[in-house]
Amino acid sequence: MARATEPERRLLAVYTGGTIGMRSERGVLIPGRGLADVLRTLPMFHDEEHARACDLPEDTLVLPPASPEQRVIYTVLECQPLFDSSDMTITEWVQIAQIIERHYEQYHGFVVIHGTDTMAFAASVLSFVLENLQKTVVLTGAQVPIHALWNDGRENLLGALLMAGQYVIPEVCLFFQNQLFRGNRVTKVDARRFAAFCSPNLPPLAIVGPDVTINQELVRKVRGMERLVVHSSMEHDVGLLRLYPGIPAALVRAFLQHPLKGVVMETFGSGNGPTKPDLLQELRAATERGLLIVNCTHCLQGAVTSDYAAGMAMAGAGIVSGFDMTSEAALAKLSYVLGQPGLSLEGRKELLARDLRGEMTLPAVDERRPSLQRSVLGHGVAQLLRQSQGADAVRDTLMPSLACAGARAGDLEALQALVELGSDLSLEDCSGQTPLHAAARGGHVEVLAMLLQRGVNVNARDQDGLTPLLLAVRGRHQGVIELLRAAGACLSPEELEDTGTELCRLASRGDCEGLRAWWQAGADLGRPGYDGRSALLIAEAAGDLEVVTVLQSLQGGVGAQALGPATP
Ligand SMILES: NC(=O)C[C@H](N)C(=O)O
Repeated sequence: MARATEPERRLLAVYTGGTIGMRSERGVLIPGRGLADVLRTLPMFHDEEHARACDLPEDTLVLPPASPEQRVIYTVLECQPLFDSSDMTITEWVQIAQIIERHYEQYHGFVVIHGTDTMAFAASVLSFVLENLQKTVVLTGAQVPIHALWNDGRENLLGALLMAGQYVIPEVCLFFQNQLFRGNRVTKVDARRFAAFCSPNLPPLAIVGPDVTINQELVRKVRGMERLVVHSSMEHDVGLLRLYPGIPAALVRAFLQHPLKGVVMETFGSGNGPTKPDLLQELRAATERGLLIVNCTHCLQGAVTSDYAAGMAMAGAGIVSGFDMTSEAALAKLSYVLGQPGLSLEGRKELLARDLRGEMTLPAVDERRPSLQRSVLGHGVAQLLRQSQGADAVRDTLMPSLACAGARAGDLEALQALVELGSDLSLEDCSGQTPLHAAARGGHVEVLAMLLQRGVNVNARDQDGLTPLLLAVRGRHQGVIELLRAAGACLSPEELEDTGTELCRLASRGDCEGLRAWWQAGADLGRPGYDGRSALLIAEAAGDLEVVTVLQSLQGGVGAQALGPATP
């Protein structure tokens, strides 16, 4: 974040409504006009003498000097109509972005004066609509009107004007109670107290006290000098569904209907949901017909992880992880991603899984396990693809193969590098295998969890019709099988067809591990081989007591089948 050096900093303050300017009418608060007139009468907001000496236009206000060498001059643009922010929608937020676009060259920074009730949604939407921001945009408002004797509006507005006036923070921010937050990280947590907002998963970008303390390393850097892009085509048909214990599948089905195109699903804890088959079936059916669902925790703090089978079941139903995004940010991101023209479903999922505006923290690559091959591959991949910039065809051809190579090597870092470069991790390489196949074959649980969280198809088939689950069974990768099953993976009918013979072969070799892997994957261990005999009969005939015991205990106990059907 750079301290602005211009002696005169011009700001546009867009006044959209909210409590800050409200007046009481018949005992209730309604939006009030003429905020600039109120500010003009308050010396902390307007230095009349300086304005007159400089012959500033009528509609222009000037703050008293915060430093001897700099003045912040601002114009209030009052919207028509003014809103209680409860009435605002994506349409109004896009209009605010368009106002900023129209005045972008004229002003050094922007303040948006907004109601607090939906300010977190507004800040999130604006952060996606405004791409390549090089100037500061700060939203603010109040819990108590500015003309009340004791209020928070004055401090908040003054702070917002000073932050936008004195610093170049190329982001959409929210200033409240002496803290400057990243806009798409906040949520409203108090309906009454002055400390109305918090940013649960990212510390404030700046704190204002006797001095201004700036969290330099958190502030986003301007990349290049690309022009501001305003993405006005946001999708409006997005929704928010909060799961609760015992939520009926029928209710979920009713919610997920047309015209909805994207849903933020608030789940329990670290992204877990009920694993009732009928509910999972509804979710899977919805994602299979192209509905985008993002998993966000309803906890205030923390992230969606791959720690629980109940969470992996969500991933297996095709739901994309929102990691530590707030629901507000996730809803705005969905609207943005769905509004992008010409993208495939997979392309949209990839965009969702990427950190686009600092809205989410992607899980860190495990640095505690250094491996020369890992870091070299990750580094090499990133370099190679960066060098081929512009040659899109080369990148598009290389990426799926590199992603599979990375997944096969268990190289999370390489995959992250590819994601950052825009790779779609669900694409097939030349042999028709997806990175999920490669990770399953290599037995890489971490990579597998990462891919599942990105919403890749858990039952993808390669050119030979093989699923990742079958490759994991062949490799006897227990952890991988477990994760895939929890995510809803099933062996295909073709894969199950010859299981009997394969089981007999394993029994005759005394391969208990192999038998266990098939059992874990949901196969019926009693299935007969080509000659009608089962694996157990073969083991008994061979007098292999160990295999007999294993088969009896696996077939007798609660089988892996209890997790779900063996066939899709
Ligand atoms: N404090 C506020 O601004 C609340 C008001 N209802 C609004 O959001 O417009």
